[in-house]
Amino acid sequence: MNSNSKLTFSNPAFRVLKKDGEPCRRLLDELFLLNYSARPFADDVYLYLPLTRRPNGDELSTLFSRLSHLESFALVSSFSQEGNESGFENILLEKFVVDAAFSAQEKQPTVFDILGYAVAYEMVGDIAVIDDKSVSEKASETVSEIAAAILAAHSGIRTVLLSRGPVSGEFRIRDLEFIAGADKTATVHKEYGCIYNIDLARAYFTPRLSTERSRILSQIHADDFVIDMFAGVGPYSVLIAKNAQPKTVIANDKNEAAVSLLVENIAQNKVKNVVPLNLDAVDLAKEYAGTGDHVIMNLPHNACDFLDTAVKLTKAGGIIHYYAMTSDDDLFDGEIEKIRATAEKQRRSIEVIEKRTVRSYAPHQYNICLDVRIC
Ligand SMILES: C[S@@+](CC[C@H](N)C(=O)[O-])C[C@H]1O[C@@H](n2cnc3c(N)ncnc32)[C@H](O)[C@@H]1O
Repeated sequence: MNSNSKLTFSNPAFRVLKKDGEPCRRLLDELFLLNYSARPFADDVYLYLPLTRRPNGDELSTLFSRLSHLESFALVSSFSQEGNESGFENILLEKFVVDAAFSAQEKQPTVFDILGYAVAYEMVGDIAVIDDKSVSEKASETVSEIAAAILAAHSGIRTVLLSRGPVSGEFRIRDLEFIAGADKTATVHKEYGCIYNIDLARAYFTPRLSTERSRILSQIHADDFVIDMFAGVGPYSVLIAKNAQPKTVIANDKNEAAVSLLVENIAQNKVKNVVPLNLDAVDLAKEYAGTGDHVIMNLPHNACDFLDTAVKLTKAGGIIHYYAMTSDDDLFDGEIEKIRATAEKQRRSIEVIEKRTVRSYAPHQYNICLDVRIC
């Protein structure tokens, strides 16, 4: 590269510490802000993710709220370079100008800024769901004050609900109480370029598994036959069908309401290779035994009850993605033994490909995933 040459980006870039690159990349992708025609680049400390355009107010507030735990991030408005020490042939960097408007004027207060303490809540589409544990710990503040802070901090949120306890029952649904804003439980949620109709009162959904869904997606090859035994409204199935060119995705759930949302989500994401089914998962083996290249078992509290069916569904060399809740005194081994014992009863063997802690669930309790090949 000619060291006198100069390249100026008219669009901004998002700057984060290198170690925080992946969650930022995913969020920018989810907001349709990532510029895939320009290459990300890095210096010794930071990663710079090129954007297609400057984020709007709602997007800025989403970035601030979802990334508030990071040590550092900024919108970089322009850059240039002398020389090519960074190794990016098409990019010349001279200096980085951090957009002051982003960091100073456009920063909306966070819920923490308003209340002075952290509150656990998740955002699904335009609904925020407060975790009731964080409310009981803060007796001095009322739930409606917390809701008002959430509405003030997130201009995209229209409804605040309180979740009374964790998801429960066969269909893993939350007991929800309306707190503020528009009284509704249905919303539209975007994740990795897919759009999902969600009804939190009728079917399970959490955005907290988005990274996990993308990890599974990365393992699916073209023409794979995928069986999503506990598909819910379809966040694994639709994502895979849209991005991996599988032969077929069998998307099954016993909850009729989940399947009717799944059918809507298949249609609105224009995926043609998903077969929605409303069966008890144990019945899947009647038709699909020995077909699965990938069998997804996202029913962490009792996936072990369905292992016999899952092994039957998996073709020789296929992979079961097995989710479970375990404690830190035995994160993986006990569950691996259950899978091994079930496989051996069917004269099959296993090879553990990956052991992974997906997220912390409660003190000393973890949601784990095992990717296990069934030979
Ligand atoms: C933890 S949720 C996961 C849903 C979805 N995979 C997701 O990530 O959003 C588990 C799902 O399994 C469904 N389910 C529970 N028991 C089932 C069974 N016996 N057969 C089929 N689906 C079942 C529930 O209705 C629920 O939607």
